[in-house]
Amino acid sequence: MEGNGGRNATSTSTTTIETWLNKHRLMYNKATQHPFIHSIRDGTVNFSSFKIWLGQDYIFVREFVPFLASVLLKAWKESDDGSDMEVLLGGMASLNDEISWFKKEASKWGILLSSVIPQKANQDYCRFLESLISPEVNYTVAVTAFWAIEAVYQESFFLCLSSGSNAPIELMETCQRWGNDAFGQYCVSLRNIANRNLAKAPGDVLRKAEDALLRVLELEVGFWNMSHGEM
Ligand SMILES: Cc1ncc(CN)c(N)n1
Repeated sequence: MEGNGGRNATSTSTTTIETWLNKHRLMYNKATQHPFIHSIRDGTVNFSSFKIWLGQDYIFVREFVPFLASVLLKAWKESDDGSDMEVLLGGMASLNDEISWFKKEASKWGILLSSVIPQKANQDYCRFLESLISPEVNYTVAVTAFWAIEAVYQESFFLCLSSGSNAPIELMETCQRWGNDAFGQYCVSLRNIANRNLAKAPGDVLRKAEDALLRVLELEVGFWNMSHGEM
């Protein structure tokens, strides 16, 4: 930290997440620039792959709710900043919205959500979320994982909207849901929360948070593979 009482710490020093993203760039790019995402971006996506993703992600998002509830609970118990709660509560509100959107989108594509069976990659991911719910997992680790999960979708779908995209009109709503500016801003808020906690975390917590980030990236790749029919 520089000799100014740390006032410029966030603007001048490298954050933990920045360091990790540089260190694990290859894995991060695999998760955020997957062939499934590229197929949406270049318009060659197979709609049956999209439908698989939609049904599987609905199951995932339902499992994501108790995970986020556990992050909220940890924030309430462990956070030194009351505004974390508001950011997380905003996330909960958008999940509520997301679930309604999945139902509407599924009916548009003729998918019966009640008959979707979770595939292995999805089960693995949901099991990981469940492991983070444990009160033994501290707030810093859980909120780092939470940021990573949201950030992968934000970057992936933002790529589908960025200049030169040929994404099919039918998938525009999907791309905008996670690729829009407000969701991007929300991910920045989550990253700031994670970085603030990581900056004061002891070594063992830092190791666990870095492991959680890597596991998220690996599980996201598995999830895209599943949708893309690469199992
Ligand atoms: C697999 C997965 N990862 C992230 C997100 C974004 N909430 C999602 N809906 N699904």
